[in-house]
Amino acid sequence: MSLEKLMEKFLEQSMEAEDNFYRLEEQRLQVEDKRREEEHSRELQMLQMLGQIFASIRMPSPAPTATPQPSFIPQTNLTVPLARPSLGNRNHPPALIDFASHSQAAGPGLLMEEGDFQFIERSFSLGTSGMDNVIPLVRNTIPPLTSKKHKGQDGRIGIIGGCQEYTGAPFFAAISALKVGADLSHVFCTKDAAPVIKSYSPELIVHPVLDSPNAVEEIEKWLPRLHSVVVGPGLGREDMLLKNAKEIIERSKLRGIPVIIDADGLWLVAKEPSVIQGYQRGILTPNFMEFTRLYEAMHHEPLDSSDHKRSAQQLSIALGHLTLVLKGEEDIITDGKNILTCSQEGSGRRCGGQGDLLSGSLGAFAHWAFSSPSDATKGMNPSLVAAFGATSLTRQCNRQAFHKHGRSTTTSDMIQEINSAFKKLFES
Ligand SMILES: NC(=O)C1=CN([C@@H]2O[C@H](COP(=O)(O)OP(=O)(O)OC[C@H]3O[C@@H](n4cnc5c(N)ncnc54)[C@H](O)[C@@H]3O)[C@@H](O)[C@H]2O)[C@@H](O)CC1
Ligand SMILES: Nc1ncnc2c1ncn2[C@@H]1O[C@H](COP(=O)(O)OP(=O)(O)OP(=O)(O)O)[C@@H](O)[C@H]1O
Repeated sequence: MSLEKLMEKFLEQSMEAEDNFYRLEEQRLQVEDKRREEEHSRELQMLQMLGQIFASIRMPSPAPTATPQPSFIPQTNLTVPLARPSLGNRNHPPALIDFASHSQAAGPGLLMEEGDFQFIERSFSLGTSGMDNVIPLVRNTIPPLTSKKHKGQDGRIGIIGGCQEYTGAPFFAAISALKVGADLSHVFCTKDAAPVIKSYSPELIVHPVLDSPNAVEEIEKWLPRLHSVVVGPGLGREDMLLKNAKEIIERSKLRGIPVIIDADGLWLVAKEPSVIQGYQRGILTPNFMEFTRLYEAMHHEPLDSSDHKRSAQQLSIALGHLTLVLKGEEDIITDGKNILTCSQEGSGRRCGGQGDLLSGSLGAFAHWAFSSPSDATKGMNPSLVAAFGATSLTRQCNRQAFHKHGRSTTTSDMIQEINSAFKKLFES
């Protein structure tokens, strides 16, 4: 046998061995994830029992009418703060409002029909009892840091973006996912963007494949190992890159992977809404400009900007009850049925890249929310809970960074604040 043939055979065998390794690894991870889910569910049940005992000690004779119920509001212009007081301990689910009967939990890859137009609006800002009632739902989904886990279990996040012009955006998104607590961040970018992104951080895994002729196949190999994908930061608008991004979204949907779409990914959605329409694990994070583009593409009429909540709800419904995060002075989060508003205090500083911190961290929050048992989110759509976690965190980072750096605040300063903002919101 010639040396060439020998080499070919050797390469084939090593590729086969590698594939086998990853197949086995994937099976092992699935078993591990299942075990973790069961453990989480058992813990929750125990806590629930404890909570009931605790509640019965605190409220010995509750009259049926004394239990505050979440209210349905068939209009957009009312704000109902959640009324039930928190017990002040994140591990007491009974202190949370029961959303189960009012919201639709998203299942893996399910398409949702347009529902009725009734929805609940819940408005939250730090310091009010309302925020106290959603933050615990976010907390319930955050995996505890224990020595029992192996690398990768708390999240392997993929970022699809990064091209010649934009290398900062995918870096901000990927590093934010890591800093929030994901174990691995992969960036799939163009060949010329890769060395630049790698040079920013040795912590990121960077694949220079997005503009290669077999980009989709190259990236698809990694999909079984990813828990969520964030499509768009620094993607650019070149047709070939948008086409590859579209195909990656389609293949992620087939696997039920949560897909967060931001920045230039939203340009793609405005051109071809069907790419994500109705996918219940899809979350869009438009700024006002991107929102206007999407709205006008879907409704074929100019946006009436007098009522952002109503417009956001209409757009979500038109997109098949997809979760939308309309960023702005207050962040509006809706799946067309429920509206959450996050007005956590930020600052007046609007430096480029803040949205990337939001979408990257949302990659991790979305994985956690979708892999939590439904009682962790009290039946609330996991996308809403994840989005609330990411928006409150981004705004808190902005606030803390501004406190230190004032008008010189940049996204890198905000990323430095992730740990302490996270602690303050979710671990105190
Ligand atoms: N350091 C980097 O590499 C960064 C790259 N970025 C990337 O840059 C690309 C283009 O993003 P753009 O946001 O510029 O593109 P857009 O086309 O969405 O925005 C166009 C213009 O709209 C303006 N705009 C944004 N919000 C507005 C609002 N609320 N009201 C009125 N005008 C508003 C912006 O200033 C911008 O000039 C994306 O790929 C994005 O990810 C950004 O993420 C910023 C940081
Ligand atoms: N007027 C505002 N007041 C307070 N916070 C805001 C305001 N506008 C946006 N934010 C916050 O800043 C974050 C990023 O929103 P922004 O509108 O800057 O996104 P973006 O334009 O997509 O960002 P990027 O520069 O990364 O593309 C959001 O979490 C949002 O809560």
